[in-house]
Amino acid sequence: MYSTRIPQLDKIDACTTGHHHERPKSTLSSSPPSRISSFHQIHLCSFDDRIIRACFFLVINRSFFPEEIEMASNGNGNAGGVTPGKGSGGRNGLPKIQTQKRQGGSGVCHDDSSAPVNVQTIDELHSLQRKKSAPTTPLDGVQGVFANFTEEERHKQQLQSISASLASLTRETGPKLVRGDPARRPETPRVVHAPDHYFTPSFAASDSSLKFTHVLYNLSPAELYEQAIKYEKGSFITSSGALATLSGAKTGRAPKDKRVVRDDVTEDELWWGKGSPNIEMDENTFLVNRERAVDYLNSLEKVFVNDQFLNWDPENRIKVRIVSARAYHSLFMHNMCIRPSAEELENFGTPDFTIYNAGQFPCNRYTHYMTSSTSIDLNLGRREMVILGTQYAGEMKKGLFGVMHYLMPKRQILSLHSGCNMGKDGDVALFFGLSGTGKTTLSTDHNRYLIGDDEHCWSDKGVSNIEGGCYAKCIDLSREKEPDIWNAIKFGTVLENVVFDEHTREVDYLDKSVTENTRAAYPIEYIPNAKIPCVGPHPKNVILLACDAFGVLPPVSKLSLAQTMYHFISGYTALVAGTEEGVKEPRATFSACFGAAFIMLHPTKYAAMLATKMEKHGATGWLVNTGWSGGSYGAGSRMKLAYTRKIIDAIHSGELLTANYKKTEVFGLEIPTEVEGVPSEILDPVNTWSDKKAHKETLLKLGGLFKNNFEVFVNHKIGKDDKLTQEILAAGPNF
Ligand SMILES: Nc1ncnc2c1ncn2[C@@H]1O[C@H](COP(=O)(O)OP(=O)(O)OP(=O)(O)O)[C@@H](O)[C@H]1O
Ligand SMILES: O=C([O-])CC(=O)C(=O)O
Ligand SMILES: [Ca+2]
Ligand SMILES: [Mn+2]
Repeated sequence: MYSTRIPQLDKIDACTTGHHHERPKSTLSSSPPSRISSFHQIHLCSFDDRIIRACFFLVINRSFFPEEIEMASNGNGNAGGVTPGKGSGGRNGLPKIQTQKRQGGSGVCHDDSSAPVNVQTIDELHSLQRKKSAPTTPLDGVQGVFANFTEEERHKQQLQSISASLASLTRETGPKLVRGDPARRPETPRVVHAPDHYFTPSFAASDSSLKFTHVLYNLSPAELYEQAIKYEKGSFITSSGALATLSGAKTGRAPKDKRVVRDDVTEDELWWGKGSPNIEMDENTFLVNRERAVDYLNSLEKVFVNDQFLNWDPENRIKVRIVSARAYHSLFMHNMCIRPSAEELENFGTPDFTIYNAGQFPCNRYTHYMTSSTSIDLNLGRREMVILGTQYAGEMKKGLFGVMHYLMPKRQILSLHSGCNMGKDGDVALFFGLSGTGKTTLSTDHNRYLIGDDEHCWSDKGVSNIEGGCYAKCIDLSREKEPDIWNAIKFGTVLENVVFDEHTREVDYLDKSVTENTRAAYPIEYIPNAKIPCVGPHPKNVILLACDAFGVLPPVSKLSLAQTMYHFISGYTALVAGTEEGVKEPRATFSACFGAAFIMLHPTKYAAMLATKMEKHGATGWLVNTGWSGGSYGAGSRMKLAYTRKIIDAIHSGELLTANYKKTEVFGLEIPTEVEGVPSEILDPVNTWSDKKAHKETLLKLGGLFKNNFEVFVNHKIGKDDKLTQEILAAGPNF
């Protein structure tokens, strides 16, 4: 392969010697030629245009690929007149390469090996470089609403739809939109108005109606990279090809700033009050914030629009539109939502749900209900979400998850904050757990098909991923422990808030200078064994993950259905706020359904659905502690990922179903006495604590926290079955 360059080298020297260069005859100098010296050679070579081009190409080849020259010489011995010199290997010690002088040279640099480019101008040359891409080209025989439209009509339809999305509710007409990057279109664009029912023929009522907003519609990752790097500070390409970005002042979600419109319908349907994530706002306040976001977006020269899907179950697919101001946001959603094919995009029509992300712009703190400059507002009636005052991209992803937690249960489909994978025999496992407990890490398993890492639906047909991508934590990421995630961090992947070497662009995954919540968002097909389409049969195992920093929950326990429900409703984890000064104690977090921040209905509604489905399909529940062993945080240490993987393997294989079990005190958990590949003494936490008294105290303390937390649920019936409710209440810690 490399040897094909050798004849070119030959010609370079023929060329240079033909022009009587002051270069050692038939040798490459020991250091690679600099760009400047290469340029020199072009000038000396310039007899006519074609020769310039030919020589330019060749000289570039030589000056830009010194390594390949070296490899050619190493691999090919003397062939082509190339001999390896001594000291090959280092930059200063490039091998000396012998080339033969061309016989019968006329003193003119000829290159007959490739035909000249058939253009007259540089602009023409550049126009050859880009060919029209599929999404904007009409497809033959396309069925659907837009099938008979010309490309121009279709673009107009799209712009009108987006103009309607971006319409101010008070000015009624949508903004004037034009497709494409403003930097590429200096000429005055043609006006596209909002659809007729929005358009009131009028004079220009304000300056804003005189300006154009450019729409960058479903750009590709490459185009978004260019936009980000050109216009967004803090955007860089890392050594593996990922796009490093900064999410600004907010590096995590802001649950206290999440607002949901409380109207006649949601009043009765949603979960409100103590423990609920749904902080109310009224319709009018929503419209004030919506107007603020829309005005902000329309004031920009350009906005990004993504039209994409949620849910791989084709019958329950939701069309979403995301309007945003940053290429970072557009690429993030490109990766995280399901990417439509060219044909699906043509027939996209009106979205079912729209996000207005004006995250760079704050909300107005004089606005009713606002308690900070950040507001993430959900209006289920209007099917819209507005983001002000936070650029953290996870708000969009999790905002849409909230919408699914509302829409899907209405269709008897259970929405789940879980990872999901499938074995070679079609056995599906769900991984529940709060942030940082291991959903992404453990569902990404080299021996199994990945269905998804974070958001799923369980319908009568089986499971389906809601998303088209994964969002992995990157802190302390290593190639050895998590090779699939490591390898997914390549071109197209968004890397949030990581620290990298200025020059080499190598990312230091240990560095928490920006935040501990560093993240990578990549399309699911970047994981080699992703299952596309991301759907699977009914789950066989339901694995509840808890990162117990108290170090008292066993590494694995087999749960009864009632225990599964008890722990699902509790939604326990105890992470340690490692970056907060002075915080040494683990803090217990209880988040119903392992995702209280995202659910919209009362937790018992989801729990009842889960119980019914698990019972119907014979799924087994498991509790896996991915947190501390050998003592609490400070004394013990985090469970080795390798052990957790062995435990998960034993669950998948069925080995643990037939193991010997014993019961723990307080929590009454069934724990296996042996798991292949895991030291038996760690299976019962008490064995790993040197201070047995401290162990007992900590165990009781955690039991008390569970009891306290569950108090709000004791008066709720789970499903129609009183018996199950009683069983669940009895399935908690007992002491
Ligand atoms: N024994 C273990 N099991 C699982 N993860 C572990 C273990 N030890 C350390 N870790 C680390 O804990 C983190 C788990 O994060 P992960 O991204 O899987 O969380 P998640 O549950 O997907 O959270 P989120 O919902 O926020 O995406 C990873 O950084 C992983 O390397
Ligand atoms: O949404 C986020 O920012 C991260 C996440 O997955 C979670 O918190 O569950
Ligand atoms: Ca995750
Ligand atoms: Mn999550």
